Amino acid sequence: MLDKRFIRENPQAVRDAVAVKGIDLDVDELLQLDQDNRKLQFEVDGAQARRKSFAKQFAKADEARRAELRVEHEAFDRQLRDLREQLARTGARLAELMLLTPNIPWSGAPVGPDEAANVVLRTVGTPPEFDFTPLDHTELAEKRGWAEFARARKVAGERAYALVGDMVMLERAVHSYALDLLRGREFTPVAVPALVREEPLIGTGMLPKAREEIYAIPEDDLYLAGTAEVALVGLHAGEILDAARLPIRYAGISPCFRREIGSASRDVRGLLRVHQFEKVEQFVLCAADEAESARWHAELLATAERILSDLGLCYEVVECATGDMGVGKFRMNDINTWFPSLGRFRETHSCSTLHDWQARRANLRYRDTDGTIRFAHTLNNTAVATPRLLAALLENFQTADGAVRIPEVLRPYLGGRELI
Ligand SMILES: Nc1ncnc2c1ncn2[C@@H]1O[C@H](COS(=O)(=O)NC(=O)[C@@H](N)CO)[C@@H](O)[C@H]1O
Repeated sequence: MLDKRFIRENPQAVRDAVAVKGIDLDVDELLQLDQDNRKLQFEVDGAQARRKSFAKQFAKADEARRAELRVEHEAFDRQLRDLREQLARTGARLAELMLLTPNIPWSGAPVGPDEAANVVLRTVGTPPEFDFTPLDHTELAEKRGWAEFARARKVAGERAYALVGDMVMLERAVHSYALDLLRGREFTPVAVPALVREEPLIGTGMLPKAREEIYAIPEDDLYLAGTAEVALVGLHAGEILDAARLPIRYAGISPCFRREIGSASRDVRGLLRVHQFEKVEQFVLCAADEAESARWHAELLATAERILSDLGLCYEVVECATGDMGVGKFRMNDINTWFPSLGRFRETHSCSTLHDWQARRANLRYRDTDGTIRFAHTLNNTAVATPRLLAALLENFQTADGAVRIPEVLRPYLGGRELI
């Protein structure tokens, strides 16, 4: 969410962001509502002040005058009640539109309606060559008994899967390796709730925009979060942190749940796009300073690249376009990993800078060293998300007889085994 004063002083910048991000928001309606709201607030305040003076007049008046004052008072009260009802309606509509205001994208973001306009910044590593016909991860997993698909669908419907045997151990190894790497970078592991209330979903911007993507449990007023990012922002919502605590760095772990309504027909087989998956999330909460955010963006991106390089996977880093980055982002870089079965790169990581857009929604502030209270900046990036990353490991490191070579960095987590 943007600052009202910023919108008043930079209406064209907000109109431009709405346009390049493809947001359905009428900035002029918002500005008009803001003006009406301020005028109504002024009138209510004035009326309340006059109402107070009534009591003094009434005390001094004789009986005849008091009768007149009572009549005036009732008419006046009705008018004040109407004003307050108008103010409540205008305020509610204004708050609704404020939640739709987009962060202003950074000047280096390619302008375009969706990921087709994304620009590849660099490619690292080379796709593996096979002297046999490689299997896709689904075939390999089924051949080795590493996953149940049909049986899992009996249990949980489409896109369901169960990991079996060594695939479970490989998933744990990938997560433990990522957590150890992040702990080495002073990120605190936090196992967060995936069952969340509506507030943190609004605070992170997941609501109101994409309600249809989120599993809801209405009888408990709870939702299943699609990423640990939701709870990590939610943990500090409403707080005023001390500047000395910043930057807060979390390695958030949680199951992630997504209805994938928007991608109903895509990746319906295998492990690439499922309703429930596991993720280790890099999260930073830092001072409201562009250079500080830029520094953390670079570090979160570098850590994800370090993980992929350590795993020996070939990947590309992408600058996301204005129409792909989403309403709350200032900047977003995706990292796409090579999938031999697809013969192309698929997203495995997404690194975002949001400045104070989330903190303003979550009312997450800090007391600066000069005593000023400011909204913090938040950033997030994937460290590892499985089973999509497992699929990449299976496909890229498979051998002719259907074994999989274990990247060196994972061997300590798998009893030293080099092959499964
Ligand atoms: N439906 C899904 N099934 C499997 N993996 C998924 C699914 N949705 C997302 N992921 C994985 O999770 C990663 C992060 O998802 S994201 O929506 O792009 N970004 C976030 O959630 C941010 N909080 C950064 O992690 C993706 O890059 C992808 O690797």
